[in-house]
Amino acid sequence: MSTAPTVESAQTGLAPLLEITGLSAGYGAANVLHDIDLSVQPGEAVVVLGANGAGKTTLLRAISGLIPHNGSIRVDATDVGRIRPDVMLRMGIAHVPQGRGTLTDMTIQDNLKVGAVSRKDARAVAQDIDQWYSVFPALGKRRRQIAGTLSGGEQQMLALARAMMARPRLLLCDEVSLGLAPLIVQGIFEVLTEVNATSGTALLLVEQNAELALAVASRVYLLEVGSVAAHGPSAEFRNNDAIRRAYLGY
Ligand SMILES: Nc1ncnc2c1ncn2[C@@H]1O[C@H](COP(=O)(O)OP(=O)(O)OP(=O)(O)O)[C@@H](O)[C@H]1O
Repeated sequence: MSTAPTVESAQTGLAPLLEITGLSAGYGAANVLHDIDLSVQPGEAVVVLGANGAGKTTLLRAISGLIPHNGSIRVDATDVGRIRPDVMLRMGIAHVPQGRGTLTDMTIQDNLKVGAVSRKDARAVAQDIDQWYSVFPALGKRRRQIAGTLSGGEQQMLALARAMMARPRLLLCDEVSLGLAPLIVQGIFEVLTEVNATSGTALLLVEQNAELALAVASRVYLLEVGSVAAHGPSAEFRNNDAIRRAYLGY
């Protein structure tokens, strides 16, 4: 296991919240990710861009323990080894998976309560639930409605609020914009920006909507066929003609 500091930690003096080195992962015999190095500092917002099938979802699934990996995943400088998603959540890392982040046969209210299951302070949990109802009034109006009967946008709001009920230090978000109307996507990204700025929750976003993601994130990793093809500050990516054409379309 390498103990060399990353470029980021050498610059800031902070230990990375999440540090991945030499990660490979896949499904059965099929290896999808190859030798990935990636880090997220406390409070940082980072985006992973890449074409369909590049391995972005697989990367988030490996980080949150949903699939096995080789290589090292360190949280607060400790190698987590093969870890279960619930343990990762207790370590402060919550995952909003692509398209299915709610418990579909439970009410909105119960989804939010389950999101806070590791927390002890019932009063603070109730306050957080009220706060998320004010962030997403569409949820507040339907708190007894079964999650599976919500619209796609409402389900995505609930998935995000449910993950945030654990008060994570790092939120892994898999394509929160997928299939949603532009106004709802914009609203969800405004909430993500707010969450990052005010609660200090770090973000690791996987996103097809590069324009929105680059507006939130300060750093970018570009995945190509399961490997990191480039990484660096968002501004550098915006100023790179080839990347802008491929991912921003202009
Ligand atoms: N459960 C699975 N079993 C086998 N192969 C899988 C499985 N899930 C994904 N794959 C394969 O792994 C590769 C990477 O998929 P992944 O979903 O991580 O890509 P992605 O970058 O998130 O793509 P997209 O942007 O289309 O969601 C693809 O070739 C995909 O077919």
